[in-house]
Amino acid sequence: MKIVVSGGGTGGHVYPALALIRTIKEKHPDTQFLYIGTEKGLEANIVQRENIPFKKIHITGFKRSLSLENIKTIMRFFKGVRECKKMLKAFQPDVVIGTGGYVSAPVVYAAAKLKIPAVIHEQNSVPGLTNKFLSRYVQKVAICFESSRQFFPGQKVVLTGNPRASEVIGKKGSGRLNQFGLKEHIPTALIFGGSRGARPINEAVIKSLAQFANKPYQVLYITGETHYGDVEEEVALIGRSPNVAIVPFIHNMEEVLADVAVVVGRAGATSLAEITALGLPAILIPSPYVTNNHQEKNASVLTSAGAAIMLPEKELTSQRLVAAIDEILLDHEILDSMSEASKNLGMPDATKRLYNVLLSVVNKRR
Ligand SMILES: CC(=O)N[C@H]1[C@@H](OP(=O)(O)OP(=O)(O)OC[C@H]2O[C@@H](n3ccc(=O)[nH]c3=O)[C@H](O)[C@@H]2O)O[C@H](CO)[C@@H](O)[C@@H]1O
Repeated sequence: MKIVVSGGGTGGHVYPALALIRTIKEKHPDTQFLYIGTEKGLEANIVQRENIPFKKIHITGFKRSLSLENIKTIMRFFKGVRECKKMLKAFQPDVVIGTGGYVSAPVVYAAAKLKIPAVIHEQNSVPGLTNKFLSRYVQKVAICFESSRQFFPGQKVVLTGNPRASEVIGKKGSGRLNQFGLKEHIPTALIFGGSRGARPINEAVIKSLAQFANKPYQVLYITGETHYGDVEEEVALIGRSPNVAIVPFIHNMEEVLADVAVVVGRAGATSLAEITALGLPAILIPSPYVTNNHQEKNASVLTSAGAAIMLPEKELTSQRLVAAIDEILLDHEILDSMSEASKNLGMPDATKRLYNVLLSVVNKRR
């Protein structure tokens, strides 16, 4: 099979695509892939590290307010469609899959115009603009939350879950905490603000450092690549805690996650798929800056099942943050019940389900 994959901007759209590619490559090594992304999105770095053929297009996203920039965006979209048509004609894929982010729009749209079967994967409980638009043109829409079914043409929707769920399981005890100078046998709280980091979370964590120093747990804190320099400057002034490791980004998250006890972070859908696949309890601080407040809706699926505690950003203080971690890590009953609730939401067979969707649209065409 030849598969074109496109998804980008943030890790939440790139990692599911990558997980799908890695698994298919492992099971069917003769499958050929082409990844289409942008130069500015996280995909350019992440995908090219994996030696997956990568082609760039130049496209920007819509501004939600009235803006002249949107006219340029529409022009770039049609230019992008023309570029994608050329790439697709040259590569001759059997199927195209878009995992969201605006870059996938011209790719999937071009596939539809060339009558190449196409599938989109929606990670969130409420879909973004790109996938809503593309759902008209594709054969199947793969979703991760039942609640997003209502936004798409019913007969096209298949509940698959997120391929990252399949990728993170089975790696327990991989000993990856040593790489950060942390100990393997001490419970670890992993704190991060999504794939790009989040300033309000960073501010609260920096103020919590002294409080963490006396805890019977340790902290692995990811600042986000672009925030790392600022955080390090502040930490240099206030002093470090020996049980807190601070890093800009982690490239082997699928291994690291298996060894942590609780996750604190935003409520990006791909992170939630990983957390629930592993049955981890979580403290979620949904980003209030995303379309339709979709992270809060993602988070509420976990909180209403008893798998997570929600900490709204406007209530976030270092005291609340530390108290929430204490509540989970210092009480075994709470830890166990949240872990079980989390595990019940996990969909570890997601990759298999999504691959079957791809096969079904390819076979239908043949
Ligand atoms: C601001 C924004 O638009 N956020 C969206 C974006 O979030 P974002 O890109 O933050 O996505 P998620 O939190 O869902 O996923 C982050 C991914 O990056 C990985 N990771 C993170 C940090 C790190 O150091 N290393 C690493 O590998 C995580 O393990 C995960 O696989 O996509 C999500 C999925 O569509 C959406 O739900 C979010 O609302």
